[in-house]
Amino acid sequence: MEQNAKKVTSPSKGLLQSEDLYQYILETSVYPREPDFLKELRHVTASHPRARMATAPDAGQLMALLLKLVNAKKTIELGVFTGYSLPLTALTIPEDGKIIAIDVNRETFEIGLPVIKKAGVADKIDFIESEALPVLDQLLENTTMRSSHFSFFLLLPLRGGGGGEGMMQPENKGSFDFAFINADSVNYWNYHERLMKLLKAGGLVVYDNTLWKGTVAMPDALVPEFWKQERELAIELNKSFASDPRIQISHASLGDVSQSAGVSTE
Ligand SMILES: C[S@@+](CC[C@H](N)C(=O)[O-])C[C@H]1O[C@@H](n2cnc3c(N)ncnc32)[C@H](O)[C@@H]1O
Repeated sequence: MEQNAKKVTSPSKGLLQSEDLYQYILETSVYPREPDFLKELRHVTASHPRARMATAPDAGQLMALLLKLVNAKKTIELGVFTGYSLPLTALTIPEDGKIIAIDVNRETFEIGLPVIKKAGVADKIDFIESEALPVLDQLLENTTMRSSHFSFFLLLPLRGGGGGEGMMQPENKGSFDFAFINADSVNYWNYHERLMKLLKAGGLVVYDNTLWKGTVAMPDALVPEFWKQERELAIELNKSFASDPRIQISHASLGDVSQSAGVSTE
């Protein structure tokens, strides 16, 4: 059993009604198998004022399983923060695997960087300090500039692309096995459209925060004002995923109060 587990991961994060049940899952299935590097990163992140943004370890465990299931080798992550999901991905993909990791904030990435280096997975990571959307557009045009050598629900393009084939170079289009979308929710649909082109058929995308703190099912009057915009976006996004014929989806509630919607392709 992990000491101070309740201090590191607030049980109140979970959608599960019972905090004891959430702790049971963490202590029985998650912590015993969590790599030491990820435990260390969780502890390093715990003192950050925005520590709640970090991927919850039980969600990370599912992500690692999904990465293995699709034999992910080339992945992309939008929204790194201090990086729990990033070394998790790097430790899970094969030795010659690559992750393009994008975040507007290099400072938070650098908090977790020593752990990434210690884990010996820095070579698998291309960190790009940028807004995510222009980088996705550059990837589609094969003009991505890598800023440095560091250099993450589920969604599978059924036809391995979303049109516009004539405009794209072959290198990036249809080449990614896996994507983790954990950045600004206002752009999720924009990310989705680009990822439909960047992902291989059979690739998988995990979207975080699709239940937006559980507010998607709350009566409007009970939703705090500062969550309303994201709640509306999440509701629209979930409807759009549900009616998108290009993908197969699964909407999972785990870890964080707002875990992801899953989609998968043929
Ligand atoms: C929820 S955190 C990511 C958590 C991380 N995946 C983890 O495992 O701990 C969201 C991150 O997205 C970044 N972000 C927000 N808007 C962005 C954008 N437009 N483009 C790129 N990154 C963005 C923020 O700087 C923040 O670090």
